[in-house]
This record gives sequence, C-alpha cells and structure tokens, in this order.
Amino acid sequence: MTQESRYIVALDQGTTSSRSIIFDHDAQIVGISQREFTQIYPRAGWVEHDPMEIWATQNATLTEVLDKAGIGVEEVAAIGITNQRETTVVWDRHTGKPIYNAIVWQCRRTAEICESLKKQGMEDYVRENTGLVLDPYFSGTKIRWILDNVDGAREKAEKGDLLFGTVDTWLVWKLTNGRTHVTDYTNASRTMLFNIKTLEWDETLLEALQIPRSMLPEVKSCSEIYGKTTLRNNISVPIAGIAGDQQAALFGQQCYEKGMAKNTYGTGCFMLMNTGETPVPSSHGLLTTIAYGLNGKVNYALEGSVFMGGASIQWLRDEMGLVRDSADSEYFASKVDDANGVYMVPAFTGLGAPYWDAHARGTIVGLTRGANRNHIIRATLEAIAYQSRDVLDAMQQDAGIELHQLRVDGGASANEFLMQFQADMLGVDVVRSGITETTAAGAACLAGLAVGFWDSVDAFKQKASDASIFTASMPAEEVEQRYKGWQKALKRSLAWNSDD
Ligand SMILES: Nc1ncnc2c1ncn2[C@@H]1O[C@H](COP(=O)(O)OP(=O)(O)O)[C@@H](O)[C@H]1O
Ligand SMILES: O=P(O)(O)OC[C@H](O)CO
Repeated sequence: MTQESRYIVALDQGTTSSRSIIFDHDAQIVGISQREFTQIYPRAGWVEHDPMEIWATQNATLTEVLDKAGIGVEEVAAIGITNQRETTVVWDRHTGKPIYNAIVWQCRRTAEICESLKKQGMEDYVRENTGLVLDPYFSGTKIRWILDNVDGAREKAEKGDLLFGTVDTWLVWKLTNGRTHVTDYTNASRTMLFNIKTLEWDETLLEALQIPRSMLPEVKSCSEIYGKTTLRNNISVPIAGIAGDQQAALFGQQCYEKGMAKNTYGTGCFMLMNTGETPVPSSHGLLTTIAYGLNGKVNYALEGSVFMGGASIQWLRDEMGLVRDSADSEYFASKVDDANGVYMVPAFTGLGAPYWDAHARGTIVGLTRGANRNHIIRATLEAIAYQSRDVLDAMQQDAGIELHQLRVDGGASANEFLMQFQADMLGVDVVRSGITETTAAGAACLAGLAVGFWDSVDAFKQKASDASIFTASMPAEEVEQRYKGWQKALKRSLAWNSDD
C-alpha cells in the first residue's frame, strides 16, 4: 500500500449484474458503476451466463467507476471480490477460454445426476461432509454435466488441461492473466466437493462425480493477498478479499457473533446465521456452510436459501406486465387490505430451503371472482415473506436460538410493505441496514483488513447505526391463520414436474 492509497474497490459480480463500488477510509461509498448482462435460458429450467460477458462487464465497471469518481489506480489500496455463488465455469488452462457457458446456480439441469447419486446412497455423506443437500443448486453436479456433455471435455480434464472455478475464481484468473487459480472457503463450501470439517476437497465426492482433482482451485482464507492485477499505467493492485455474496453480506451486516442473522432480498432470499466456530448440522432442511475464514480460523453459518425473492417481482413486471417497475409493487399491494385469500407460490425453479424439491413449480391458488391484479401483486410480495418465515422457523429450531432481530438488505428490502409484513410474519424486529451496499461493504472490509487499510471492522459500525426498524404489529392469531394458508398453498406446488 502506497502513501496515496485512499480507497478499496469491491467487485460485486451478481446474478443479474456486475458492479464495482469504491469505498473510502471512512467506509463511505464514493463511486458505483453497474452493468447488466445476458441471462441465457436454453431450455425450461436451464440458466446460463457467458463467462466472457461476466468478465467483460465486471472489468468495464472497474475502469468506469475509477473514471467516474476521478480516482487514479495508484490510489487503490486493494480489490475485494464478492460473487454469485455456485455458478460454474470450466475453461482450458492453456487458452484461457471457457469450454461451455457458465451454468448458473438457478439451473435445474442436473436433477437427474442428483437422483442417481441419491440412489447410490450419497445423500447422508453429502450432508455430513459438505453441510449441503444433494440438489442441482451446487457446483459439483454442474461440473459433472459439462464433463459428460461437452465434446472432448472429459479427456482434456483427465489430462489436466481444464480448470474449474466459481465466479470468484474465474475473475481472479482473468485479473491476474491466468497466473492465479484460487478460491476462498465460502465459495468452496458451495461446490458440494469441499469437506467443511477437514477444510479440504473431498476425495469421495470427487470420485463419485468423476471430477479430476487437478481441475480444482487452491482454497484460501477470505482476507489475504491472492495475487495482483495490473491496471492502467502498469500499476499493480493486490486482490486481497474474497467471499461469496451472501457470506459477504453477513460480514457487511456485522454479524460477527454467534446467533446473529441477516436476510438478503435480491434475486433470491438468503438468510444466514453465524453459528460460531463449530458447524451446526441441520435437521430442518437448512444448509451448514462456511461464514468466513479469517486469521487462521473458520466460522460457520446456517443458511436458508430461497430461490425466488425479488425475481418473482421481476416476473410480475416482465412476464405478466402487472407492474412497470419492481418498486410499484408496494403501491399496488398497499391498495388492498389483504390478498383476498390468494396465495402465490413462486416455485419457478423448484423450491430450495427448507423443502428442496427440484420438481416443484409455481402456482397461484385461492382465486375467486373478486380476485384482482392488486391481490396477485400482494400475494407475490407476501410469498417472499412466507418463504423467509419457513426458513427462520427451521433456523431457530436447528440453532436452538430464539432470534429477536433480523438484519436485512438487498434490492427488495427497499419495499416498506414487504418489510412490515415480514416483521409481522416473523414476530421479530426487522432491521434494515443503514449501509446500502452490505455485500460490497463485506468484500471491501475483507480486502482492507488484509492490506492494513483498516485495522478492524470499526469503520463500518457508525454507518450501521442509521438503520430502519420494522416491528411486528399484527395480532398473533391473524398471523397464524394467514401462515396456515401459505403452508396449504405450498403443498399444491410440490413435485408438480415429476412423473410420479
Ligand atoms: N421496491 C422493490 N420492491 C420489490 N422488489 C424489488 C424492489 N426493488 C428491487 N426489487 C427486486 O430486487 C431484485 C434486485 O435486487 P438486488 O439486490 O440488486 O439483486 P441481485 O444482487 O440478486 O441481482 C430484483 O429482483 C427486483 O425485482
Ligand atoms: O447474485 P445474487 O445476489 O442473486 O446471489 C446469488 C447467490 O449467491 C446464489 O447462491
């Protein structure tokens, strides 16, 4: 770090856009640049991204944000990376070219591979050693699919010519010109190939999925110098922080202590609770995952991953044409007193936690002649809150901790109706962070700590105190009656797409 290093840049590579955000020493945001990229849906239930477009948009936002803020490369102390997790890229180590599109976390194409692993009796092994459920969500079966379906891929992989990475790994590889093939504990813990107890790649799973170990990156902590990227004027900047986006948000929300939890309302909804230095197994359909690896230690989390959050509002906007803008959903939902008995289950890509049903599909039930557009919009927002209630109930039981406060963030947390309804359904205070970019803040903080830009996380504390608090006010009986209706609706969506 040079004398003039006054900023940290966080690269936030999300499901729908790539962003670069500059933080100053007071943890204030001084620049943001964002670019959306193409979502590719080759078949029903399949989702892909072009890895070169991910890289191009991410790289462009990095240059743009510095230009817009008038900040020189020499003023950047370090770069932190946070990313959509599980999304799988496989590329040729010699040419640096991907051999297939990135298979996105939402993609369901490997449901059959999962079924076959279940038949081989791998389900318990996966849960006990990776903390995950055997679901197409995670990277392992996506790598297997690429090796089985791309011409010549398996042969190349066995010769050691192919590399695998989640998006963090791909970006570090590109940023360092192919010199560095690494990931961090949080991203590794989402591959279904990483043993979260031994903190090593798991040979049994590699064998079961027939994935050569030579494809895998080296696993590092979340805060250290992994390599350097050369930017304008031949100036090198260290890449010094990596965390999957949901773990970065947990860190950015300052959930450093056991029992603290956050929920992020983005494309999906991801609730994570820090459970301290020992992994807590789930018996209620949650994931055990790594929260962060820092200073030679690893902290674990319980996670409830809900696949459709804000994306269901995008569906109202783009496919149904019921709103012009996601934010308008608040206005229409507030025009009616309730959803008039309508429930919407947004199982468009199956259901994640706590149900894990890859064959569930979306449904709207309870329609009567009086049901109108406002009720459907309201029911869609309510579904986001109901899904998070399912997850929180499971989490409190697994952790044996009663939560009094849930920290929230993400695009859809701007919706006041949703946040109030969420507080009502959970019966806990919902605290919306005063830090608008918690995910990026987490990544910036991890990078800043590694290069001594910050000595501790205190720089972020004051900003967090500007929070908005939503307190439960709906009578308990009404809450339970509405929630019962949700549980009934949800049952109607299960196994819809399966032959049995
Ligand atoms: N006011 C709002 N009400 C409801 N949903 C919203 C609102 N604003 C944004 N969203 C939803 O939030 C999501 C975007 O949030 P963001 O945190 O940027 O997501 P991601 O990081 O997953 O791309 C979109 O799916 C959008 O529909
Ligand atoms: O990119 P986001 O914010 O939708 O997050 C995606 C998650 O990391 C998927 O596990």
